[in-house]
Amino acid sequence: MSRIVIVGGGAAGMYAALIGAEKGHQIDLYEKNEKLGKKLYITGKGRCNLTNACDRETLLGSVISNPRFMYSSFYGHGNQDTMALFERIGLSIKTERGNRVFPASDKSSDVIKALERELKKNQVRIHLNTEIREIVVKEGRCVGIRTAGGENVPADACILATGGLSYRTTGSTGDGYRFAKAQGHSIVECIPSLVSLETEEDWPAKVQGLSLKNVELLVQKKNRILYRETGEMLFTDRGVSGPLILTASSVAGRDIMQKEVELLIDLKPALTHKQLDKRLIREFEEQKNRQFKNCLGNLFPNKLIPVMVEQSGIAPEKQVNLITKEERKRFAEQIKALCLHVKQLGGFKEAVITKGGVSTREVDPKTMESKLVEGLYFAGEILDVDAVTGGFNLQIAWSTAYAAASHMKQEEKMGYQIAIDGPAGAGKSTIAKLVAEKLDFVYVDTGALYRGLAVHFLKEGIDETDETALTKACEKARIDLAYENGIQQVLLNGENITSLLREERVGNLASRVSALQVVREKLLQTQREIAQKKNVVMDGRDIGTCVLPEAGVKIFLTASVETRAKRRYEQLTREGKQADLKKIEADIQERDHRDSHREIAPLKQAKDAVLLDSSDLTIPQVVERIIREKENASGN
Ligand SMILES: Nc1ncnc2c1ncn2[C@@H]1O[C@H](COP(=O)(O)OP(=O)(O)OP(=O)(O)O)[C@@H](O)[C@H]1O
Ligand SMILES: Nc1ccn([C@@H]2O[C@H](COP(=O)(O)O)[C@@H](O)[C@H]2O)c(=O)n1
Repeated sequence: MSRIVIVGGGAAGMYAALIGAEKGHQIDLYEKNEKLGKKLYITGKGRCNLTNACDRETLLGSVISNPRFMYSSFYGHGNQDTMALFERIGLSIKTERGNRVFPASDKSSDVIKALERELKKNQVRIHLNTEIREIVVKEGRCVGIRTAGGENVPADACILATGGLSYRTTGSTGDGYRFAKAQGHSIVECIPSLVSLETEEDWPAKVQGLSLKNVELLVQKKNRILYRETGEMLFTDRGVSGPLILTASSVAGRDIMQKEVELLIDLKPALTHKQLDKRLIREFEEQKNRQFKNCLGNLFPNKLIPVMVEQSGIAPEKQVNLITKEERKRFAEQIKALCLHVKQLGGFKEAVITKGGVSTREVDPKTMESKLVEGLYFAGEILDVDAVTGGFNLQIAWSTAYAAASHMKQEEKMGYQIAIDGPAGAGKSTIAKLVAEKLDFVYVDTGALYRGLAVHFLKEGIDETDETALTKACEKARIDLAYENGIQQVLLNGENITSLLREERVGNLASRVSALQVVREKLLQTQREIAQKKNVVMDGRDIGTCVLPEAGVKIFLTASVETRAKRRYEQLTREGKQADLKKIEADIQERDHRDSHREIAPLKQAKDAVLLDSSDLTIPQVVERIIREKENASGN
């Protein structure tokens, strides 16, 4: 386990924190705002366009600055992985027009809530209202951070996820650039992107609010075409905006900064020049006795007519049959290429994203680690990577955050993890023990940890309905696992309590208290730490879904209730204990219901788990199947 500090509690920071914590690291997340995800909250007009459900090619094709840099991280954790992750953490999502993915509720707050819930569950320590002053580096290695309050926080690694410069009010003030620059990183000049354009001409103000659909926009600089696309645009008080313009600002942003960029709007892209001329002849013929300004209703929206008349140079009151061929031809030209000159990009205040940032040349694209400072990582908008609208910029944040947080794993040697979950009496411990023996792995019975805590509560005489007493008791309990001759032992505050674990009252209490957050939080880290460095076969209820979501093999082992009850009955009679088949069956049903209906980490099959129904399989057959799964997963 490493201690990782993450600076910035936006999309990339929260995602990196979650991934890092799930990998078993201790995470401290620092945010200078009073809450997490302020920018995420307002994205997509408050709906949060999470990602885009497109194919890989399109995903890469959507990146405007440094697409090659994104290759590895998109492959390592792409849009499908992000969608799966959000669903795994309980966020329902939906896909809309253009493959845009949103939370099903249309509320960005639900995305933030889901992430926050998961951070809490994974024991990420969140420090709000805490500004970071600098990154502390010793001998070329990041060793921590220093807060504005002067506190030194030591760390094995630091992920900078401080965002860009857009929407400053949400906290994006460019602190991260300063930190990176202080460590020798080059910062590519930051400019607003996905932003409206201000024009030299002031006539757009007259048609402010008018939206044009199905027009073709051509952006050019000294006859060099920078962007050409058909779609929708909008006039504003200072120029133009809307989907086409936002994309143009992204594609041609740097050229716009250097001026001399012009926009040519084709108002009738479906018609060739010849067809348009014919159409004008027809319109003018049908309305030959009207004034020019009154004969354009079939061609343009009403609001645009005065502008088109003014721009044409034809007198508004001129009778249509007096318009010359030359004038008509020029007017057709104007319709096919209504011209505007770009003065400048709109400001950071309204820009969706920042173009520019930490130069990708100095960052490892596989891991997001700085090539200049060991242990310093970057994620999200701070990097000089940006994309068009449609959920792609958030995907950059998720993918780079994943790359940064999951790389930490490689710093330490991780063990191989086999997760076996399933309902009571499915044979998990029997099977897991044998699989571990065959593979020479360590067997970890996580149910024993819950039972161990139950023993503690019983010893202390804790009322299980008294939350304060339970919390205090949890703080007092230290549960450790030890192994004697390869057999798992449970130590409660140093005392070996293994012999007490199988008592009925212990099992029943464990089953009830395991639904409580305080209990699950207490044991989560213990379980992850055990699985950190050793090869393990771990059994329980939430191993594949929550404790070890990255396990190499996940099995959901089950059997019919009757079979499980019968097996348990036979086991107890074999051991010379009193047993009542009906009572065992009822008990199993009750536990199944409790385990699978609790709110936190309920018993359920992980999406990527293999379902094994052992009702008609012998123990060796089940073991064999799992060994085969392991071999297939490891490619041997
Ligand atoms: N495939 C099988 N065929 C026959 N018996 C089996 C099979 N799998 C397990 N058993 C027997 O079922 C009984 C219950 O198994 P075990 O205690 O391993 O289940 P478990 O899932 O770990 O239960 P719990 O979660 O309640 O601790 C044991 O007696 C075991 O030998
Ligand atoms: N990962 C786990 C493991 C167990 N539990 C709960 O603990 C009870 C005892 O577990 P056994 O496997 O030893 O029977 C069990 O009834 C579960 O409710 C859990 O929640 N998560």
